[in-house]
Amino acid sequence: MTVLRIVILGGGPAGYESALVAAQLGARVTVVDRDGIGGSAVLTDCVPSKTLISTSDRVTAMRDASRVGVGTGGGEVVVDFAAVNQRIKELAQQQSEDIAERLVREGVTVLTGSGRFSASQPGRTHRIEVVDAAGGVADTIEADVVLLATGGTPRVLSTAVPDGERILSWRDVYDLTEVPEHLIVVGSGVTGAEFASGYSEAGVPVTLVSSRDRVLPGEDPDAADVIEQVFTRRGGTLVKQARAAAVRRSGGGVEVELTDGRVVTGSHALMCVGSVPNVEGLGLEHAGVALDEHGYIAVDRVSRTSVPSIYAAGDCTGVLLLASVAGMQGRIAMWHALGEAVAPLRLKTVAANIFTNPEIASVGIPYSVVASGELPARIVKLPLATNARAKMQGHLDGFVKLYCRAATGHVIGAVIVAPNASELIFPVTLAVQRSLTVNHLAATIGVYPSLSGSVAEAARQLMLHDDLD
Ligand SMILES: Cc1cc2nc3c(=O)[nH]c(=O)nc-3n(C[C@H](O)[C@H](O)[C@H](O)COP(=O)(O)OP(=O)(O)OC[C@H]3O[C@@H](n4cnc5c(N)ncnc54)[C@H](O)[C@@H]3O)c2cc1C
Ligand SMILES: NC(=O)c1ccc[n+]([C@@H]2O[C@H](COP(=O)([O-])OP(=O)(O)OC[C@H]3O[C@@H](n4cnc5c(N)ncnc54)[C@H](O)[C@@H]3O)[C@@H](O)[C@H]2O)c1
Repeated sequence: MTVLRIVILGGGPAGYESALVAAQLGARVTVVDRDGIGGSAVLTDCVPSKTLISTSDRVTAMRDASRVGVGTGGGEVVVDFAAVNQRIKELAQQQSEDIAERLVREGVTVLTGSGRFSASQPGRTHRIEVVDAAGGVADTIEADVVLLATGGTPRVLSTAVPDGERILSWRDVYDLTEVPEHLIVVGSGVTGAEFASGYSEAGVPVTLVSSRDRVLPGEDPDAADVIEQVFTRRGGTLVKQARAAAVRRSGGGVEVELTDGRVVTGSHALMCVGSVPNVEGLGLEHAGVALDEHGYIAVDRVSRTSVPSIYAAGDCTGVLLLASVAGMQGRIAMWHALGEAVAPLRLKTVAANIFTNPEIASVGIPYSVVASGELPARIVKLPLATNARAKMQGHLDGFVKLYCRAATGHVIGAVIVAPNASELIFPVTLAVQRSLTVNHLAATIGVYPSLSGSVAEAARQLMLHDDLD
């Protein structure tokens, strides 16, 4: 059989995960990447922000140590942001290099440059041009299969253009040489909430500008309430029903003008108002690849675009902007292209976590659907403060909310708000993915005392005699 030639544009989680699968299955794989293997996930977005938050978690632990009888002897907790930023950048770069080395070890060819479809397409195959930093075509490659995995870029409001000094995108913050005296975070989606929480926990005065009446508008309202309480208790300021009309430099700082005329002043503004897909300049028109109504590359559940043998995965598809989903979309694309058995992506089985203090993890059917009665369900919510281990650790903010199908007891979702919710959600994710019931969870003998004990306890409370019959 002939060896399939696969070209992947973009070396983020969608691109590198699919390259590894395709190489393992014997394809001849080339990855073309513009900004560094690992993509924005590793170099500028996910990995750096989670590393920053690991630092702020340490600060939180030191500050809250008095809850368990430990003090700092009156000394302040000091954060050396220059050292923190240096560590973040080195860690991200190292992670990028580790992934690039792995690709090369697996026989993948890695080319640096911007990939695009050539204006002259051969017909049965695809012709890709690799454009170098000077704008010249450095390489031309023929491919039997193309995977588009070009990710996204921070959305820029024309009235609030980042300057990298005072008006920042989330990609600029690691270059700051001074600690913001007063950081204004504009946008209270997942990105805004994480940065507001992270910087606030690290001791920076933060004002969070939220366009709605609560932070994290897409998330569980009970979870958002906890985040607001902890943020304000730490000294953060929330400005609600506040849409930024413009952000400009003023004196030594910035001012954020809201659409209702209010003005919020601070030293720096961090814009977290969403992102846009990287589809410009890809020459999609030459290949006939269609976009959806929001400007993302349209794909089905096995990552096929409108053109046979051209696939797309990750943030450029807008399916669910998570590194985990990007990687799985990419693997599914390669399995499909290379004739392996493949199950379409099931979005409701995806676990997601918001790395605020405390973290919010969720999986399954959204809580709003069961709370409204749209889907009959049994629901239980256990405050973290009822868990013995949480009491010992002094972690009292949060809860475990678990729900199952009313008739059968099948676990259909959970929202967990806890310091390590990202870890606690895993058993529930497995239950949702494998169609387990609350009986299965309740009958599992876990560790005592443990936070995961609340997951088993919630399952026990959801059991009915019928489930045992
Ligand atoms: C602040 C922040 C924190 C996040 N934290 C998390 C988290 O904790 N967990 C999580 O699951 N997700 C997180 N995400 C989301 C996650 O980062 C994205 O879902 C993920 O990066 C998507 O991966 P990707 O491969 O589609 O794209 P990317 O990671 O964006 O990679 C795309 C790559 O393609 C390159 N490229 C673009 N155009 C071309 C071209 N024409 N030719 C060649 N290369 C090109 C880019 O330079 C880039 O290297 C976070 C996002 C943000 C903004
Ligand atoms: N931990 C994680 O896994 C993680 C972290 C960050 C991002 N992400 C992914 O990225 C996705 C996008 O998140 P995001 O927060 O970057 O974007 P988003 O689009 O979800 O949120 C942007 C927010 O900014 C607000 N906004 C827009 N214009 C505004 C203005 N002028 N003034 C004030 N507010 C304004 C919007 O109302 C919205 O609430 C998430 O859904 C998630 O999939 C994941």
